[in-house]
Amino acid sequence: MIGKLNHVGVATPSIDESVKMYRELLGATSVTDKWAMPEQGVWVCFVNLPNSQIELIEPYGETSPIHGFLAKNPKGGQHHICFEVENIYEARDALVAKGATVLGEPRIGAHGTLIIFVHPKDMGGLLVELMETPKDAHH
Ligand SMILES: CC[C@@H](C(=O)O)C(=O)SCCNC(=O)CCNC(=O)[C@H](O)C(C)(C)COP(=O)(O)OP(=O)(O)OC[C@H]1O[C@@H](n2cnc3c(N)ncnc32)[C@H](O)[C@@H]1OP(=O)(O)O
Ligand SMILES: [Co+2]
Repeated sequence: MIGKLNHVGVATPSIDESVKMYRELLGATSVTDKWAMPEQGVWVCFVNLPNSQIELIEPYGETSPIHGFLAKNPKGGQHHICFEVENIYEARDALVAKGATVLGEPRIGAHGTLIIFVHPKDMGGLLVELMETPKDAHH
């Protein structure tokens, strides 16, 4: 089931401040604009790396799923890791059959494909996102 590492999700109280940090401290040169994903409750922006992406997420709205994380980690930090899968429904059903807690229904993520989340209690304390590989992805 598990495929390529797609991105590492990093929660931040300010995407603008984080982008400044990645540019100034680490010399990041390829950074997308930020945009809102109201249905996911986050603002999002990508720092592009040669082999992956850092996904910066900032809360959007009162019910953002990352408010709790930022309350515990006010400066932000590593929030989730995302692996690609071929078929999100097959992945979801396989996980549920093994007793894992899948959070919510598959929904469209920042790459335009379906995503799900596996609760950190089932993944050794790590929140795992699975996303369907974009059809135009180069391998
Ligand atoms: C940009 C769009 C999209 C993409 O395309 O890539 C995204 O990535 S969106 C990213 C944001 N969305 C989500 O995270 C959705 C799924 N997450 C959730 O449903 C919730 O965040 C959660 C995982 C259920 C946690 O909810 P919360 O209310 O914050 O916490 P609880 O009080 O229920 O915590 C239970 C337990 O889990 C620990 N926890 C919380 N967040 C994390 C985390 N990111 N990584 C590891 N552990 C986490 C929390 O500390 C609690 O632990 P205990 O106190 O030991 O019980
Ligand atoms: Co993500």
